[in-house]
Amino acid sequence: MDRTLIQELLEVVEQAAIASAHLTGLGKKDEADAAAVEAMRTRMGSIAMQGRIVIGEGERDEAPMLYIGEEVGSGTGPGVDFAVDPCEGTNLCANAQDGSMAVLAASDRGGLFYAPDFYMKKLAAPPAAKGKVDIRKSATENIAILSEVLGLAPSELTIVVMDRARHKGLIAEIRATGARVKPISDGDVQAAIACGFAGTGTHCLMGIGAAPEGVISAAALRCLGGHFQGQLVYDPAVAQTSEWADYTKEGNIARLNDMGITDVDKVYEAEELASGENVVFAGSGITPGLLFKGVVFEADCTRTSSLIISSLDRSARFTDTVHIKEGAKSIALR
Ligand SMILES: O=C(COP(=O)(O)O)[C@@H](O)[C@H](O)[C@H](O)[C@H](O)COP(=O)(O)O
Ligand SMILES: [Mn+2]
Ligand SMILES: [Mn+2]
Repeated sequence: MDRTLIQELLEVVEQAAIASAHLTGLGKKDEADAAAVEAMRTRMGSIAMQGRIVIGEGERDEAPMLYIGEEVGSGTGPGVDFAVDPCEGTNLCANAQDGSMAVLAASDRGGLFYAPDFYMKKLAAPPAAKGKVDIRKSATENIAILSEVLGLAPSELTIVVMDRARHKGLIAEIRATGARVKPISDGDVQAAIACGFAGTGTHCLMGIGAAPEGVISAAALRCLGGHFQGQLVYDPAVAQTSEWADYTKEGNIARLNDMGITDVDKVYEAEELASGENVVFAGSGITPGLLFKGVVFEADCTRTSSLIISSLDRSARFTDTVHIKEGAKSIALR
């Protein structure tokens, strides 16, 4: 992977965001997702690379495109592994709520953890807290550490937690410390990455989300020097999701073992979830969010707002692009 890929990946997420944005607020989450998937795959197809999807829209028999193992790109050039979420926050897009975005992480071959379609307990925090907070500690302990390293009273901290039944106890514990809780319905990738930047009003992500999204978050935070740890969740009693109504803890452990994951309680550091020498995160806003604006359609152009975080040159690039339409007569400066 080299830096020429950065521009290509920017265009990949821009195109996916535009495609999904056309379906914002229509209440059609699957169609919004499918539009982003197709646009992402099409743009990836014209990149000179031997791309491979390691985290995608599902297994080959479930997903028509961007399935796990699918080869993307021209077939010649550098080997690149991808974790993609063409429409992260499908509900948010369908309901025209803030925070949906087209995202991907890219790394050299073998550079991304092949996260199974499981849940993951996550802890994301700013660079100042890296290695000081720990997913093995309690929320109370981690909030005390955050308060210390950030120089903020607990009541000045905002902890993002997904608004799920499984987090009832966690939310109560956080509140008992005096820290503020920001429950979110969807979109823990945005919340995790927001911890990597000061001024976003987000100081920590705690709780359980999807493991594939955890790898994408880890890639971004690794490049930013932020803190990210993940630990797979396999007990239906912990995940408390209807999707696992017929699953058992023992059955899930066996599934993980079949995937070659024997230490099912392992705590993964960001550098293990995104271990490649070169790692890139790319995201483009579908609806407005903490990291960037959403897609804006104008008569003579379409505007996208994106972020590329790269270990290649240790940079975070915020890019607003004006996609000029044929015969444009009037384009506002911004
Ligand atoms: O909120 C999310 C939705 O992702 P997507 O399906 O691509 O729109 C993700 O950011 C979350 O990480 C994850 O999907 C969610 O935490 C899963 O939890 P649940 O909804 O309880 O199954
Ligand atoms: Mn997602
Ligand atoms: Mn998605």
